[in-house]
Amino acid sequence: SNGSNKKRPPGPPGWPIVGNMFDLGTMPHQNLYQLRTKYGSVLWLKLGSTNTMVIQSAKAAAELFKKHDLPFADRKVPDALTALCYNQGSLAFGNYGPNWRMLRRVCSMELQNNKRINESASLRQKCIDNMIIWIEEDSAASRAQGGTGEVQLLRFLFIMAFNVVGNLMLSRDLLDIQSDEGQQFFDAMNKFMGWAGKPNVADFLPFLKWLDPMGIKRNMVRDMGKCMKIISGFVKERVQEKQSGREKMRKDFLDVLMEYEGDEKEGLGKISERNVIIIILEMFFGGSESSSSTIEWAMTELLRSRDSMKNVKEELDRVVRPNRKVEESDINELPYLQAVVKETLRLHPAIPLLVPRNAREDANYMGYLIAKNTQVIVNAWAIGRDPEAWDDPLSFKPERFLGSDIEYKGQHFQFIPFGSGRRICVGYSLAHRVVTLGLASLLHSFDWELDRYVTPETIDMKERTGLTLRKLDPLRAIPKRRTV
Ligand code: HEM
Repeated sequence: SNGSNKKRPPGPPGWPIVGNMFDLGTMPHQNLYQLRTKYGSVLWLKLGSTNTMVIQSAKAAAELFKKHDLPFADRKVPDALTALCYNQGSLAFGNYGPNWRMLRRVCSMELQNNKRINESASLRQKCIDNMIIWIEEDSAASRAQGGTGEVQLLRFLFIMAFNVVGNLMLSRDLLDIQSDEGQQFFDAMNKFMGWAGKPNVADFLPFLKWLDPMGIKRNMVRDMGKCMKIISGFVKERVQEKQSGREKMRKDFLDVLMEYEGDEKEGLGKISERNVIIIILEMFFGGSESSSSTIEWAMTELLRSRDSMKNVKEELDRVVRPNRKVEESDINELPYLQAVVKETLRLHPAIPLLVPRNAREDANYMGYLIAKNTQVIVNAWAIGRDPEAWDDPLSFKPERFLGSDIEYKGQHFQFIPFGSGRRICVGYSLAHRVVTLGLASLLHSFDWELDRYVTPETIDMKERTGLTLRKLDPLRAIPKRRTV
């Protein structure tokens, strides 16, 4: 209908009405990767009535992020996230414009400024120390009941990552205090994330939106509403604290958002209370599952690869020594550990298709005419396995990053687990610290063994999609204390 049919990228033929929806299947990143062989690295799909371009090579990604970042800087918003007008206050799902730029600047100051992040190092350390204690207690409880001492790691990783965000945003350990409120928030957040990650027919066939055929938006309204109500309670408490003149030692993210005075140049005033709540909610949403599932994949890969496990532990023993805990200031001295994290993110990017973008205007991309309102998906999972960019791409080999300058800061297009360009993950510096220190602490505190029925060769590696790409079968392993 927009007259650009002749110059579209190639793609498989679609069915009437549903188009190529079934080509995505249950593992869209994998199925799209398969289509690369036949159609090349820039693919055209019609998902229901949504025109979609899929980018699947480092070269095509470089072209997108270097030359066309701005025309593709809007987001395609899933119907579930229009509940309670969430997208209008959101950084991740807001369209490019003055409000997004303002939010991005405020969030970057908090999450990407080294000095500001360094100030909160002790909070992260506390959350990680607690995680180590809980793992030890859980394992001891299992042994006391005649079990092997095996623990399900993801549970502890998720609570740790959730508490890191809670401390940075609100100066609270939401899940340590015996508070009912903390548990309620955690439960509602989990449901919120579940709805956000569920494929929704209404996103492909917008004429069905009013019907909400899968009930996702209705459920989202309920669970997002609960989360917002609880955060609103925290905001009201903070207003009272400020009125009573009780000043805290360290200003947290909530203080920064509430005290923001506006931006005259952009014609923007203070951030409304509602939008403060949305941003806080978004940080839990963006920061918890992504970081925890990355550590779970890293542990899984290390348990499969005896050599990598040996190398990473030797490095920790040499640099940190067994008589003290790993600290954030050690990270720069641990190149092998950092290479393990990179190799994990190459093979298991937590958000494999990034967050879909939307064309703000017609664009000429690599000779194709891409019309305004086309959805743009970047398959970071496929790019991490691009045989033109990586030797032996399917093998876990942290060594490939030693002595290489490849980083995940959006400049090396063969490796973009955090995306690239204007919309690159605003939390990547924080994630780098949480994932690296979290993993280092697990490895330095314990030797990890598999249950006797599982061997490194038989660990299940199947994936599960949702908000993030997780292990289908959560990793279970037995921790044996090795250092303080
Ligand atoms: C291993 C951990 C993480 C991974 C793999 C990850 C990945 C991503 C990816 C792929 C995007 C989309 C980038 C794009 O569209 O080009 C993104 C966006 C975002 N992430 Fe992360 N992320 C992680 C941790 C975090 C943390 C810790 C936070 C905050 C506490 C966070 C907050 C956000 C936000 C707010 C956005 C939206 C940015 C925007 O649209 O301007 N993420 N992340």
